[in-house]
Amino acid sequence: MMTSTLTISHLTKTFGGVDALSDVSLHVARGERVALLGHNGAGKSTLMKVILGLITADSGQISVCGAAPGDAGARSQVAYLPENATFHSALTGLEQITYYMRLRGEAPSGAMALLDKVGLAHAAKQRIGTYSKGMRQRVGLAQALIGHPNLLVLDEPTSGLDPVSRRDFYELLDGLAAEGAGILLSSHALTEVEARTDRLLILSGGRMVATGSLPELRQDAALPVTMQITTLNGYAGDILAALPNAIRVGDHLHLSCAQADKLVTLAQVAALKDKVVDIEVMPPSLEDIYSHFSRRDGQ
Ligand SMILES: Nc1ncnc2c1ncn2[C@@H]1O[C@H](COP(=O)(O)OP(=O)(O)OP(=O)(O)O)[C@@H](O)[C@H]1O
Repeated sequence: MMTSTLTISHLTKTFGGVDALSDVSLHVARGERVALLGHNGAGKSTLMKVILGLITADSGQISVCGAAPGDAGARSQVAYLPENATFHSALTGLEQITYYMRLRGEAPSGAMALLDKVGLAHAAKQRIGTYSKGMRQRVGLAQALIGHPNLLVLDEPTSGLDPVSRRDFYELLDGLAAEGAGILLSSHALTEVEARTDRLLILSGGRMVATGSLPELRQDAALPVTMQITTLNGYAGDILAALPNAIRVGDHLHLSCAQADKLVTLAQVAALKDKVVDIEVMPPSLEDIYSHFSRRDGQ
């Protein structure tokens, strides 16, 4: 059975008439990497603040590693990395982590090991002011890892990072998840979270409108499949006549159909094989799926 590091049931939070969170339920299991998606104002930050115990919900239940949010038991097991973590630029990475380990009552001798874990051992004695954005994110992650947290809450951890730094950052997260940490991260980078997390949660207008792996969301959304047909020169007109639902898009023809009709439609195109050079089946993109769910409530 999966052990839950975070369980939220029917959470509601209102700010002066604005429903920031409405009946939100979710869980994050041990070792699970979960992405929280949503437009600006969807409620992601509010949800994170409630998990961290910075604000209290109006109603609903929440268990953070078996404790109430904000309790000493929860605080000792949860780490938070804000979107733009800032540090004193004159401190070295080692001084920064040593200082925070002391504040947490941890032996500061472990600071170098933490910096090594996030790939910063080589720059440990350099001032943070000289670090790149990717290196600063790693300092933030090292700081978040003080005390071996069981749940990591990361607010857009890769925004502003270049593709290589992003990949490296996700590799670090993979290692932490493999050691058993549950990870909840917010992001606007759909392609990236599709590849690097186990499950997606989509918030829209304070409501949880979709949860699941990408294949599950794709199935739930039941969006049409598009076929891109490359025709033999001069035969596009014949094919348009044979397939009345096809449309011209650039040099190709596009034909959309329901998932359930995919094979029948493919057979119709295959029957025109003397006039077709190639056919490519394009499933709905993550952007299509995201838009489908996040606009559901008329947003
Ligand atoms: N302290 C507050 N007082 C009043 N309204 C608030 C407060 N905090 C959040 N809200 C409102 O609650 C809703 C959700 O905001 P929240 O910041 O959680 O969204 P978000 O998904 O984190 O957005 P973003 O991606 O822009 O960070 C918004 O309508 C916001 O205006």
